[in-house]
Amino acid sequence: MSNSATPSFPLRVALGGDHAGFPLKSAIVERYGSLLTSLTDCGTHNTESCDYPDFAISVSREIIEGRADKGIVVCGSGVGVSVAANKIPGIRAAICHDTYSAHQGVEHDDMNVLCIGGRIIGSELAFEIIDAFLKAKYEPGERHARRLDKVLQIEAKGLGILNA
Ligand SMILES: O=C(CO)[C@H](O)[C@H](O)[C@H](O)COP(=O)(O)O
Repeated sequence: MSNSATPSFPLRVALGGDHAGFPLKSAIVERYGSLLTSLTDCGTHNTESCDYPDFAISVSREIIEGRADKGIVVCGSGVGVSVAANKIPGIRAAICHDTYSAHQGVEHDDMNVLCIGGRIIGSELAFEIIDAFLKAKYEPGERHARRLDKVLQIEAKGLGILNA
């Protein structure tokens, strides 16, 4: 889905979630479809039981392959999709059920995937959190760069980091 008018959030966003996230994901599509440069709905498309890692992968792929700037994934609690997405190199995902974490996670930690529990919060709070996530920009700074570099080293070395 894309928007020909000036978007409120000039971003390409990939969105996905499992059956437990489907109702909230549908509300997100409804609200943000016309507010973004583009919104790619990676599924699922109904409430039939399915597996959250599949959607963590689809959304992450959009970011890693350069088709999306940020991602949003929704499952029951947000835990499953955040665990799965964080296994993918280049993805920095976190569950945010408050607006402070949603913007600070981007500003300090360069979070690129927002995870939400569709069984935990309602759509109005989710929209405020998503707005905060979409508006936020990484704030380059020595301390953030130093910490992010350490995160990248964990990613690069895997278990080898324990012997570093
Ligand atoms: O919420 C989750 C746990 O963090 C999962 O991602 C799934 O959404 C949840 O486990 C689905 O539960 P169900 O009983 O299979 O509907």
